[in-house]
Amino acid sequence: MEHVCELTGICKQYRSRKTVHEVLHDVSMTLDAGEVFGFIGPNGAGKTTLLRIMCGLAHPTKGKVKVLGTDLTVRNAQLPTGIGVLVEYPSFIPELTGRRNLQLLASIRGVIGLPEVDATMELMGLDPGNKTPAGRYSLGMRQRLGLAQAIMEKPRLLLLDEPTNGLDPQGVAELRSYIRHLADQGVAIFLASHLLNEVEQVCDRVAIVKQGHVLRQMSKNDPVPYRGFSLQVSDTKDWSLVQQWAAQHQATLSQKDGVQGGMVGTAVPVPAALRDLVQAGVSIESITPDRDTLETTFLQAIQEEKK
Ligand SMILES: Nc1ncnc2c1ncn2[C@@H]1O[C@H](COP(=O)(O)OP(=O)(O)OP(=O)(O)O)[C@@H](O)[C@H]1O
Repeated sequence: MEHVCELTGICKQYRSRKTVHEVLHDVSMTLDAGEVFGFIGPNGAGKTTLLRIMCGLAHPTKGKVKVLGTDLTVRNAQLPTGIGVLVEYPSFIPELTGRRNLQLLASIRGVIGLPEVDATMELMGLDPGNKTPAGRYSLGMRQRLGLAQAIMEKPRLLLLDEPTNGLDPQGVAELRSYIRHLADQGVAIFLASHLLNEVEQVCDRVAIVKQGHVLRQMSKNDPVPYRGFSLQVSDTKDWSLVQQWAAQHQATLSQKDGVQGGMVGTAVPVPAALRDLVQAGVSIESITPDRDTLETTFLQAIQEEKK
């Protein structure tokens, strides 16, 4: 099956008279229908630049960009239809209402009319009857309008740059579930963000990027290494029972200051350890498997890069 998007060996340089600034270095990735791909990295990592390349707003210095069957790097390539884009700070004609702005944009391609515009605005939590000019919208409302613009023509490929910018917690949660809903309907979604939490919760695959280099690519289906668990017990008597268990199972303990608990380094899975400890009479307050989160992997990748 053909990928919705395929990037091969993308390099992007900006040249001034004296210097060459390499913003993206040898970036390769694929994106399939129904997949949410997170491109995550600190400020200035090159996320927006890659997103702009994927929708033909910028051209790579080297490499190949194939989007919805079209090679955007060949001369005079026509951008295929079916791409929705939310840029980082969407701007609109300030004197016109949100609805009128969307209506004008929709008239460019003519594939949808006012009913679809209104329905998309409502979906994004905006009132199509609101007469406020877009220039007076709050940051969050402008972001919702930007999202409505990106999805109103039902794209097959959706490119989102920092989509939760300015959204309140409810808006963030709604957007997250809407992104998953679109992916379930077969839309391929590229999400550029510096918010680890946002990416971790919604993405199927993630690339960590720093200064234009992809440091690591991960999938949520990758096996997660197990190192043990963090444990909190009720009192010192319980903790000495845990120490006995640890000695019998070659487990390592690192106790947290001021708490009856800490990290238990062991290969014994949580259910088996829990059974043993309860049988030994340990009163357990909480037990949590110690697994890598996107945050720990991200920080690790950035640290390794520094060495
Ligand atoms: N038109 C341009 N000319 C010169 N340099 C540019 C241009 N556009 C971007 N850059 C540089 O490319 C680098 C990457 O920028 P980019 O906006 O892609 O990063 P980003 O990861 O999206 O950052 P942020 O999270 O802050 O939005 C930055 O150092 C930026 O200054």
